[in-house]
Amino acid sequence: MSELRALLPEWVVPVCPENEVLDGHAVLIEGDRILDVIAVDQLDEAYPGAVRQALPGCALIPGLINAHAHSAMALMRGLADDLPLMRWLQDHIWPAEQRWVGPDFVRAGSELAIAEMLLGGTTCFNDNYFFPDVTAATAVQAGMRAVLGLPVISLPTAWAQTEDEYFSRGLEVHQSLRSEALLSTAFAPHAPYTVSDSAFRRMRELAEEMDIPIHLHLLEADGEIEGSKKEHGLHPLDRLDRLGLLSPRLLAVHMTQLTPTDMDRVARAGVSVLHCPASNLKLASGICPVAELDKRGVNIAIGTDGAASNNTLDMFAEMRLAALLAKGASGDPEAVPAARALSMATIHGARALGLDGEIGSIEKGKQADLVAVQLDHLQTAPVHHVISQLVYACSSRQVEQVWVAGRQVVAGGELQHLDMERIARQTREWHRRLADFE
Ligand SMILES: CSC[C@H]1O[C@@H](n2cnc3c(O)ncnc32)[C@H](O)[C@@H]1O
Ligand SMILES: [Zn+2]
Repeated sequence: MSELRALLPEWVVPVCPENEVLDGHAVLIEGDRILDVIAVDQLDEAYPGAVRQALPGCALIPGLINAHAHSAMALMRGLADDLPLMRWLQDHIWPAEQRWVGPDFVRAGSELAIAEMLLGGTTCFNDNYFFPDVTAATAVQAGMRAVLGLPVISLPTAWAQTEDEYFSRGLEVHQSLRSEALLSTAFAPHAPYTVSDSAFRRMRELAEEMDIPIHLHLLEADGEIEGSKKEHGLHPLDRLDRLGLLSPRLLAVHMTQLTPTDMDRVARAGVSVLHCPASNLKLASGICPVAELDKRGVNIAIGTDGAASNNTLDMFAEMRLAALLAKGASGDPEAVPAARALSMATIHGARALGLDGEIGSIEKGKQADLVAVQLDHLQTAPVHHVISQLVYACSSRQVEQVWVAGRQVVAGGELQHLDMERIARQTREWHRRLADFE
């Protein structure tokens, strides 16, 4: 039988309900699940045998969910900055990927990214990159939860040469990961401008059969609509609609080019929007109208995008930016309050991934994906309002302890299952290779 543990933080922030903060409560973990959340004064009577772990000064929050990542691109952090999307991709990123991307690159990049994400309180990421089997193995080693994208793009790469090969390799990865408790898959078509109608049709059918999401860069920057009208005679949303892709299965990343009619349509279709504010600002792609989508009831989750366009994988920074940008863009200081930003980085991410029955909030029966954040810190003092400090003032460096499925993966700010020195060494080696190439 697994040990019963009681975590005793200063505050519990369950996220569901959205604004709740519990003082003097314990979170009980048995095996991989949350057994109970109870007042500390009832602990002795209700669970006399529980092993207690005090977390003084800490807020216990659900693990953060990075809803859009390209983890292996951590090795390309700072490789090509201050460029617009298409020049960034075509003149820098794709040539570097053609030259370097293979299993070794993806292993080293995924290790670096997973280390950064776990240390920053992210317990689950929705990835979108080549060699997802390699990223999956790294996630398993680190004890992290992940949704692995099965990439589809009309470019030959070291992962696959043809559309058929993208599908066959993706299906193999999906099969091979079925027994992994912390992993699942999604189709990851790159973007409407790099995926054919036939590939979209095929993945729609397969995604339904396999019951997995479709994770797509969509309406990221302004050339995309004109390009689609020229090539397909249709706005990208009309094209995707005809192909049967506008549904709750669709996870649309970016969405900076929306009219009010488009927003109504996205809301009606039940599409989730994966908002990446730092990447959108850095590439000057545009701004996702989060406040207006939120009013329409669209499920909005938050992602960092890859470190090549962000340039960090820090979900605390991303939450803060999502809250601030929504206010600046809408002219409404009430848009995306702190608690909403935290929901977007947790339960909304879980909902987008179809995992909201399991993760995204601190509730009885859910997986114990938990983060203890130290708020007794200069940067977050005084704690007038816990959620406000978490979103507007906190840094990822205040993350002290992290559990995924009840297993501690960060303790006292140190990774438990990855060797940071080895990761630093191999990152330096990759830096030398990439620098020579540029
Ligand atoms: C098959 S998906 C991986 C593919 O996507 C590229 N990529 C990374 N970030 C973005 C972005 O924000 N917009 C479009 N494409 C992006 C990455 O370099 C891979 O080639
Ligand atoms: Zn992306």
